[in-house]
Amino acid sequence: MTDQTRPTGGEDYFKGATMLRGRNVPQTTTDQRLLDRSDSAEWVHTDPWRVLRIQSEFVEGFGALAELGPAISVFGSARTKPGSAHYELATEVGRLLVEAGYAVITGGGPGTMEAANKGASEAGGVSVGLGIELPFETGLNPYVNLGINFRYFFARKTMFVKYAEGFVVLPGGFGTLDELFEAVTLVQTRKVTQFPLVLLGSDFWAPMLDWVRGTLLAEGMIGERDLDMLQVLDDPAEAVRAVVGDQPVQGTGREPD
Ligand SMILES: C/C(=C\CNc1ncnc2c1ncn2[C@@H]1O[C@H](COP(=O)(O)O)[C@@H](O)[C@H]1O)CO
Repeated sequence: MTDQTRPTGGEDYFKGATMLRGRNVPQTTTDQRLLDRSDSAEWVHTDPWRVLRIQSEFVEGFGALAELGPAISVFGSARTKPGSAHYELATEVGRLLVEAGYAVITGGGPGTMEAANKGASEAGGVSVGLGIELPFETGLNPYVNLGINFRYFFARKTMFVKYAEGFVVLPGGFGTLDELFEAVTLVQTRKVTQFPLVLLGSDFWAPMLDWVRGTLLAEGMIGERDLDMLQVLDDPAEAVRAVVGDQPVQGTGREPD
């Protein structure tokens, strides 16, 4: 028997559910340590603390979006300029989605995200922006009327899929491709089912699809049926019909009066 396990004759010490005796009894209580300001604050940069922060992003995101109703996520370049053809296209998509009874979810940033939010908010709909902390100042675009800011990309990406019934993807760069191919992988592996993915802008997407067919399929990296996951369209009204189906839902995409 060691000092640590030998009965001491003293009171049992309870640290929460844990009972401690002998040398295991701490010098200070948990409350004392909690209230002590002389401690180093280094722990805020440790992984256990980050886990709680990550958890809080999911809690905040689920809490803010649980009652959103039917929604579609719209993706595309952060660099699209107002007045450009892609900007106008995204604005039209945002408007048509709201008219079909859907809320619009974007990354809340500039460019195509802003355009889709503009179309949605000007049509009186719910215009969601899931912003992301970046090393440079961005903030949420002015057309977002339900905004959430995330620290972690992966928590934010869960919201795009969990609260949408499909994606409309306009031309974009790495960020857009990342969002598109995450969804493609989730559909391919049947983590999500019944999830329409529409690529808007055939001139832009055709070379990528040629490569997908000519290289990925030809080399056996994907199956023939995987190609069916992606629908390429040019008309925004057709794109909206393709993601929402022919039946508009009843008004749930609109902001409450
Ligand atoms: C690059 C600039 C601003 C970046 N701000 C962003 N804010 C929110 N979301 C963003 C931002 N940049 C990328 N994203 C996400 O990726 C997609 C667009 O990326 P791409 O590389 O431009 O295609 C988009 O859907 C967002 O979710 C200022 O010019």
